[in-house]
Amino acid sequence: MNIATPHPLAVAEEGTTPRKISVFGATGSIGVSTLNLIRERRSAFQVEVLTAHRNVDLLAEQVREFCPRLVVIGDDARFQDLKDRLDGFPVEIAAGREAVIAAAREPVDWFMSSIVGAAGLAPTLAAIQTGTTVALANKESLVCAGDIMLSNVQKYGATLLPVDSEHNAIFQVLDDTQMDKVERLILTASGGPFLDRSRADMANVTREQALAHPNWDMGAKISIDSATMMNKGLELIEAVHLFPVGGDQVDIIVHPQSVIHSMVEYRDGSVLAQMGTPDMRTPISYALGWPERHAFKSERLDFRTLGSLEFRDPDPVRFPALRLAREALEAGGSAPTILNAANEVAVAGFLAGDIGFLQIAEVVERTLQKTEIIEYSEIDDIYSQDRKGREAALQVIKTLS
Ligand SMILES: NC(=O)C1=CN([C@@H]2O[C@H](COP(=O)(O)OP(=O)(O)OC[C@H]3O[C@@H](n4cnc5c(N)ncnc54)[C@H](OP(=O)(O)O)[C@@H]3O)[C@@H](O)[C@H]2O)C=CC1
Ligand SMILES: CC(=O)[C@@H](O)[C@H](O)COP(=O)(O)O
Ligand SMILES: [Mn+2]
Repeated sequence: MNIATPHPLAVAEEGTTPRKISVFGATGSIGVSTLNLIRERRSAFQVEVLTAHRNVDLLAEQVREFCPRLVVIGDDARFQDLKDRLDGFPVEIAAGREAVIAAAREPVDWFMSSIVGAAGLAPTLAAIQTGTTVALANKESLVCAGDIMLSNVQKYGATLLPVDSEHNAIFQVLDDTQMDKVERLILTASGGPFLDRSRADMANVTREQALAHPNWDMGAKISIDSATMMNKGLELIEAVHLFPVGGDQVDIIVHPQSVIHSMVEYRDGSVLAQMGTPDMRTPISYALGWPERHAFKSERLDFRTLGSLEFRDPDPVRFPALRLAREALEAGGSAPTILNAANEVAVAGFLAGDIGFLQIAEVVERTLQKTEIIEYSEIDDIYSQDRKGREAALQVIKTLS
């Protein structure tokens, strides 16, 4: 692939060169929010690569607006459709999983990792290996292969910027020169749409009810993870990789308003929190501007009308996913990879109507019980553990339905 000169639309802000940017998972909730922010400061950025999996409609529209040099559709079957839609438009078009990974090796200044699920791992790792700055929304890659990703960040001199709202909050308030003074990190959890439902009720919730997050507008998979609270379990594992703390230093507290996005408690009792309205453009903007802080016209917190902020302990009986994630973290080795794989299969099964809501955690638990956990050192071990976890979870689902 040849490296093109800056697109005519990407005229630099006075005295600066546009930053070259790739957005992987451009058609998703995070991808669209990222492009919204880029649209606001269009001249500061030159979009190099956009990728999506199936949504050719939106991807083609994004290509026409942001004029990347390369566009990749993950699903090969949609290649011709994308080509037809972009007929005559000056952009290189590719398709398939390998093309997505190859595109992640294109040199850029800033890479948004916003593919959902373990499918984001190989492209994110490829981007890290170019030594670029990676804004990481794709938490599943850290859950599956956190050690390998972080050692690659060191080896290739890359920079990893947390985008997940809780980890971005901690990143904003954590003084890394004072790590020995940190008592604990406190991750806040909204509790999702079923915070006050009984377990009996939760057995019968519909797909639509589970997708209706009370505070955040997100993609389907993470919305279901929030409803089971597996999202907070994945975030616990994510935190242990991103910050130099053990799992026992990461506390989880339910905070239904999602106003405090997370906190750091220091040894002198001081607690530093990052707050804001629930809008992912705030953490994305922070990562996009880092190390500077750019202006972003978010809806502001109005403390006069906010009312009270509540905090509760998570309920381990109604939300067993949290326990499963903590156990997988403690078990170590490939346990988090198996947990993630089983969860992805179970969430897809629930969305397809094959299993009930409470069976999501059941599938994860049974898959972990029947799968051998290995110590790993190579990324290929992770890919094969991911496959094994998926196969085992599919088998478990067959026994349930
Ligand atoms: N949404 C949010 O507010 C937050 C999200 N995150 C994390 O960010 C990531 C993205 O979440 P979100 O934006 O909600 O997800 P969405 O489902 O909205 O978007 C996912 C994106 O990934 C693409 N994609 C899906 N499967 C594949 C695949 N197999 N190969 C390549 N691309 C694929 C989709 O393409 P297409 O649509 O074209 O099929 C889409 O562009 C997740 O890891 C999530 O946990 C973290 C914090 C908050
Ligand atoms: C916006 C974001 O970061 C999500 O991961 C969010 O945390 C989901 O809300 P829950 O707290 O309900 O999981
Ligand atoms: Mn989060």
